[in-house]
Amino acid sequence: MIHRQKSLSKNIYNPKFIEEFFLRHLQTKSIHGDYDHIRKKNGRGGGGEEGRIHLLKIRGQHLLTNPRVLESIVQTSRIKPEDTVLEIGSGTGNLTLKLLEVAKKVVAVEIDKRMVEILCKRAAEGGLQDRLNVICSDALKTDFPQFDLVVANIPYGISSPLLAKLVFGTKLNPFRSATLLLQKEFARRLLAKPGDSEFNRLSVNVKLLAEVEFIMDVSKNDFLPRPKVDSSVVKVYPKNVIPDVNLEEWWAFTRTCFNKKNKTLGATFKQKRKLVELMKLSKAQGLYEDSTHGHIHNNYENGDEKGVSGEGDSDLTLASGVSMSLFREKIIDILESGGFANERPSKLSYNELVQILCLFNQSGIYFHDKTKPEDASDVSFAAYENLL
Ligand SMILES: C[S@@+](CC[C@H](N)C(=O)[O-])C[C@H]1O[C@@H](n2cnc3c(N)ncnc32)[C@H](O)[C@@H]1O
Repeated sequence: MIHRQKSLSKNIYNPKFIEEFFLRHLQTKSIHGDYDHIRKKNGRGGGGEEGRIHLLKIRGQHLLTNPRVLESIVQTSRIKPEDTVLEIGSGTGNLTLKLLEVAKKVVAVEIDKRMVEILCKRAAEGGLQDRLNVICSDALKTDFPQFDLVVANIPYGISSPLLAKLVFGTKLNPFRSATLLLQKEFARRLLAKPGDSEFNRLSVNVKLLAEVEFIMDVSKNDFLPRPKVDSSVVKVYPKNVIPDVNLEEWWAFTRTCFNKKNKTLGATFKQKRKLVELMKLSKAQGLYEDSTHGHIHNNYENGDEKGVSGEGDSDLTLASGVSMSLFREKIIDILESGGFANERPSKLSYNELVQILCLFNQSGIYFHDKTKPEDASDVSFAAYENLL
């Protein structure tokens, strides 16, 4: 148990006090031992003593202790007095207590019950517990209650699925903005523009549904224990109007395009494996008709596969050479009709990619099994892992 600090709530924003508090009460230890330097530096090693907790690297437990950074994050979030704020990974509550000063309510989701215990004590000491709803659970597996905005120093290990859950979940739970402290590299990818080296599938998938604004970089020294990576704060704004695309279809399409983001689309779509996959999918859904025969081929024969790149080793015998050549021509025609055959995904905006997807779909070529209905509430969070 953490010893109750009489003056804790009054001093929580005093950096010296915070440092002293943690050094006195927290034994920092990770399963990989990476936090040991802090104990050594401060001559406080003794493991297993009562009154100390172990900070776990595997849980991303780097506590933000610089009050100026905490203050900036709260200010930048533009919280209104009537707002309910969702905080993911509340830890010992350094940010939570700040949020409670300005928000009507804070919903704090934290996986570690020892952290929850400390947070609840600190909130109670400040008389703030009535406006705090703590959910001790894995944020990726929890249905969030309604909230107006998100403010969080999240565990970096779950950045991708968590962002996907927030951004793609806006249909279910619309929110104004998410102010997030992220690993700097991850933040750069979110902010990247077409042509930037960091621009990738994550960038384009997020840009489809949200705007991302850079707020500030945060030094490693502002955390306890000091992480190995740099951090940045970004603000994510879900768009009010989003392109009219089926999200499942979009995810499958961007997965294909960004698998080799610097390859031309013409080259990507010449790959045998890709052609067979798309052909099967389109035929299975009755969406693609072979124009030479006026009907859908189900009897695949072996045959010549002129002009088809030999990459991939899928069950190519399924597709007849003739049929596949025609399918390939059709795909290249579609790309050329929009002037995209020689374009590389890494240089295309999300608008251009939406345009290409529409051209494919209008011609009956689909990337996802369209017979399965889209239902945001049905998307399992395991699926979010693969979205960004
Ligand atoms: C970077 S720390 C931030 C702590 C605190 N917000 C701060 O700024 O000092 C991340 C916190 O997220 C928690 N966490 C890790 N994985 C989580 C998950 N899947 N769901 C909810 N919380 C998680 C950790 O236990 C840790 O307390």
